[in-house]
Amino acid sequence: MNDVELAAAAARAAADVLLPLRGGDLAGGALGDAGDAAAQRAVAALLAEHRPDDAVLSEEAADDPVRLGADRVWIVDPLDGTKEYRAGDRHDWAVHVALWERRPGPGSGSGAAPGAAPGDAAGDLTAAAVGLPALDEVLTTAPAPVVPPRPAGPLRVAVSRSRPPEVARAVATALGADLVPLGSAGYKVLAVVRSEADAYVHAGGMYQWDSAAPVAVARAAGLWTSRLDGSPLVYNAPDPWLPDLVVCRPELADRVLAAARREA
Ligand SMILES: Nc1ncnc2c1ncn2[C@@H]1O[C@H](COP(=O)(O)O)[C@@H](OP(=O)(O)O)[C@H]1O
Ligand SMILES: [Mg+2]
Repeated sequence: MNDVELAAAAARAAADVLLPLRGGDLAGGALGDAGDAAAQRAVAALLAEHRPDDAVLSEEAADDPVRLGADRVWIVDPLDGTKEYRAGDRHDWAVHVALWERRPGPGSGSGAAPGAAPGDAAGDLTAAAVGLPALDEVLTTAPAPVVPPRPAGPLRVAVSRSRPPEVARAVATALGADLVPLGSAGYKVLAVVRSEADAYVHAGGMYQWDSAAPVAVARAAGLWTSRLDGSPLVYNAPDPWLPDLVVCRPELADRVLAAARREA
């Protein structure tokens, strides 16, 4: 099994525990907690079995600083959109499994490039899968999804349904776009990949695991991905906090970033 196949297998293993749990007796917070824990166990077990030497950064596990010196780090959100998962009848929740790999530095077999701080763009995402269990789909970096053409009508900006940031409204206004409120960062990124939205704009808070796998899939599909100020998204940085994000059709990037800059 190569790395992308393993990521996809882990996303499917999480779906296999999350779907029956959701059809069972638990509800509300207890269902969310049980889903987070069961999906974490499913993903962690496959990674430990097939890649025992790799480091892992997961929303549902303690952050082990060993990852900062590791060459290969899996960045995992076993259940993104826990609120929507708990709701029982929504499909906007996801399983994120991404691999970050250190770039080989000149003259060293495995270390960071000279002068590069750990996590300082010393590597990048190289393989990923995002599962959408409620839709029975797993999207990966290889084969990469093909973004369908945009439907006729106004542009659509995906935004957090529970914490819509002001900047997303400003971008939508500047583009004459409709806002599409959805749960789960992964689902919203894939909404752009699947052409249910043309852009996703987030600010105000998020962690590396909320965006890593979906961003890798979006990049593989040819979409624009960056911070809100246009700078690159850096993964396996020491601080897991990575609070803002833009994913959009590449032809919209200049307009989205200009509108975001005016709002900043
Ligand atoms: N302001 C914020 N601070 C911290 N995390 C945030 C956040 N806004 C969104 N997130 C996280 O990003 C994911 C998507 O959020 P949203 O559905 O609002 O777009 C959720 O992940 P989890 O469901 O894995 O906790 C949520 O916790
Ligand atoms: Mg999340």
